[in-house]
Amino acid sequence: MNIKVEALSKKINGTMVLKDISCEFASGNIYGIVGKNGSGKTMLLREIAGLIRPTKGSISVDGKMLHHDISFPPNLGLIIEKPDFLNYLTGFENLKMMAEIRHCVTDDKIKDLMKKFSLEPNSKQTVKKYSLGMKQKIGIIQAIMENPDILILDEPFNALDEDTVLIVRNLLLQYRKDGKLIVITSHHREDIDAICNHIYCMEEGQLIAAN
Ligand SMILES: Nc1ncnc2c1ncn2[C@@H]1O[C@H](COP(=O)(O)OP(=O)(O)OP(=O)(O)O)[C@@H](O)[C@H]1O
Repeated sequence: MNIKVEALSKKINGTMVLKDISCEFASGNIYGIVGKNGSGKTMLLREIAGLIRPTKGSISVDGKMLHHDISFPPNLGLIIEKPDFLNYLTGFENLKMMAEIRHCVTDDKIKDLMKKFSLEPNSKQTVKKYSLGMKQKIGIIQAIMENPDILILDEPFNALDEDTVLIVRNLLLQYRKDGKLIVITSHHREDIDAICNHIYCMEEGQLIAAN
C-alpha cells in the first residue's frame, strides 16, 4: 500500500500547525517521526488516519483521496493519544466489544494477545483499576488484533515496561517483514532507531527527513 501526502497544511484557530508537508509511506517499512512537544506529530497522524481534514493539500491511499474517494484508510490499526476505554468493563470485555464491530477476531485470538502482553484475560479487574501501562497494552492489542495492513501508532511505547517495549518492538519488526505499513511517533529515540528504517523530524509543523 502507498500513502501519499501532498502539500498538506493544517490551520487550527488561526495557527498553521502543519506546513506544506509532502511525503510518501509504503508497505514493508516502519517510519518514525520524532520532534518536540507541540511540533505537529500527532496532528500529522490524525490527518493520515482521516480523522481531520487538511486546510490545503491532500492525502491519498493507493490513489484514493481521503475525504473524497474514501473516508479512512482501509484496514487501519490506530493508536492516537491516550487510550480510552469503558471503565466499568474488564480488558477482555473492552477488546471483545471492539472486535464485535467487524466480527473478524475470535475470543481465543484476543486471549492469546492478552497473554502475550502479560494480561490475564479472565481477570475480573475492570479497566478503571488498570495502570497506565496496562491501558496502553489494551490500546496496542486493539490496534493490532484485526491484522491491519496499515498501523498508525502515536507514542506506542508510552508507559510500557522494558519487557513489553521489547515485545512491541519485535512485533512491529515482524509486521514490517510481513509487508505492513507502519508509522510511529516517539520521544524515545532508542525505540525509533531500533526499529524504523525511515526517520523524520517534525519541526514547527514542517517534516524534515532525518535519515
Ligand atoms: N485541539 C486543538 N486545538 C487547537 N490547537 C491544537 C489542538 N491540538 C493540538 N493543537 C496545536 O497543534 C500543534 C501540534 O500539536 P500536536 O499534538 O500535533 O504536537 P505533537 O508533536 O504531537 O506534540 P507531543 O510531542 O506533545 O505529543 C500544537 O501547537 C498544539 O498546540
